[in-house]
Amino acid sequence: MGRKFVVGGNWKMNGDKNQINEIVNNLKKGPLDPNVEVVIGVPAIYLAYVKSIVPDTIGVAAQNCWKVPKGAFTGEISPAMIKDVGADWVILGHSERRTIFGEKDDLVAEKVAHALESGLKVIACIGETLEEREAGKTEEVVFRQTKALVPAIGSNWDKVVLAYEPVWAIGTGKTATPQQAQDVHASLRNWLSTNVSPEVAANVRIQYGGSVTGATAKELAARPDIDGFLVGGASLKPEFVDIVNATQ
Ligand SMILES: O=C[C@H](O)COP(=O)(O)O
Repeated sequence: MGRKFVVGGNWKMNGDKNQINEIVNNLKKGPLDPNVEVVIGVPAIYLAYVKSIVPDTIGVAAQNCWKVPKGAFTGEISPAMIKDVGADWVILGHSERRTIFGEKDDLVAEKVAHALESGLKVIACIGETLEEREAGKTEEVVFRQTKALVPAIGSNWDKVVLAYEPVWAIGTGKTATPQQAQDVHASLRNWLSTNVSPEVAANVRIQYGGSVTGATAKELAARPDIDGFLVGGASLKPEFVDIVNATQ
């Protein structure tokens, strides 16, 4: 059984109810490849609303969460709350959480562990900066970030999707070439085979994220170790349907 292609649409801090209605209507119109898993990452304030209007065939994800069920953590949301409004995914460790909000590997791992034990599925993000890539540290960085997640994930790899998002390609229009992305995905899968298990390596889905568009998706999707995408800007546009259908 192959790995089911999975495409995430991370809306980030964008949208209002009118735009959300347009995006969801576009998704309803599709047509979306039924063999592709689609998950949309929604601003927390709109999770319940989106869940009330989106077809059940489309997963709904929070874009972040805290690492305990409840308490004095002003402004945060918990996995329990995410589930309470019917969402069943959460995106964690996004590079914007890491670079803007200072989230380190250990905090990301604590969040992943609690999200999984709370019954959420997780899109866990990793990726190097341009400085790290230019210093030849891409593998060192993504292996370090992934290693931090291994104890947090435990035996729950079937509930995790990894998203390799080179920071230098996010929001820049500089998509990684298909070969650049494939090389890191293959290297990561090999690392997983050695450091977790061959079965996990074979089955875990690794998304590519970083300026994916309708024009670049097909060539990326054709690479053997690219199992989907985590899409930012283009997920707000009608071309997101073309990205979902990139394997057709
Ligand atoms: O989560 C999505 C990634 O940050 C990619 O964003 P982007 O497609 O706007 O480059």
